[in-house]
Amino acid sequence: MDTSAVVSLDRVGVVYDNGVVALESVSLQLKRGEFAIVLGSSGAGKSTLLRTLNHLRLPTHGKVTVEGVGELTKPSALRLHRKRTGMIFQQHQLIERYSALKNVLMGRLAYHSFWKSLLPLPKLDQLIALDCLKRVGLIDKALTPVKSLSGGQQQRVGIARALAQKPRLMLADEPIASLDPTSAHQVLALLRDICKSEGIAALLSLHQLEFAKQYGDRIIGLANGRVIFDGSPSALHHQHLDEIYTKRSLEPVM
Ligand SMILES: Nc1ncnc2c1ncn2[C@@H]1O[C@H](COP(=O)(O)OP(=O)(O)OP(=O)(O)O)[C@@H](O)[C@H]1O
Repeated sequence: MDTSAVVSLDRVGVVYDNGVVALESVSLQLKRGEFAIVLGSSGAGKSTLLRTLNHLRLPTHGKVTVEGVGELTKPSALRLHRKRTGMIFQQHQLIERYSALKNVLMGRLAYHSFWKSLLPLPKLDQLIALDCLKRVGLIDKALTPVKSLSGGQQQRVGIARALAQKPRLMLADEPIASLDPTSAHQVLALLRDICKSEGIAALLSLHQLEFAKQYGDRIIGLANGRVIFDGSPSALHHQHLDEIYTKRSLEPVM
């Protein structure tokens, strides 16, 4: 494993119970401070790839190895890796009736035992959460219920929550899918700045090619569960895009 790699996939394959081959022999490493974007048509395997990186989906073949943790075989290794992995979702998955601050504090729960997490979290966690809200420009909304925030603000709370985990790896599955173009730019720019300044390795899935080229340091093109392009945005040409977006699904035809 490369010394700057945060996580490494070695010939990882995922076959779902229904026989669908979602990933086939994927090998790649994500490095500190790298902002990588995975592109692919619907069903190409983007979400499966993201979920395999923290074993929300177990690989059928191959292995996932994490810096300072090793191979994700033991439950203790997986717990540590998940604690250090921030996740951002398309629908942000916040608790809407809770304040922004309370949602961000959820990012600190993995640092406490189950029993301790039932009590108000220590002052240090509250300060970390407030600092994360400040980083995403929402300190003045700390006590506002999330349901009263705009879509872009809600996604920024989701970023603050992930950041509160003090992650080494950030995974974002279509984080701008439900945002207007202005909010989408703000969210991607913010996420990129934070990951770069903290040295966090990031992998995002996007459907918007232009955003991927503008913000990504690296593009990973998936088609039918295989990596068919892995390089800088400037090296991504029409023939790669044709291959990424025109490959047929491997799903069995009934
Ligand atoms: N839980 C599941 N059980 C069975 N098959 C699944 C499951 N989840 C995904 N698949 C299949 O695996 C393949 C890859 O799906 P995945 O969700 O990873 O693709 P994707 O690139 O993220 O698609 P989209 O852009 O539409 O979200 C698809 O053929 C999908 O139908």
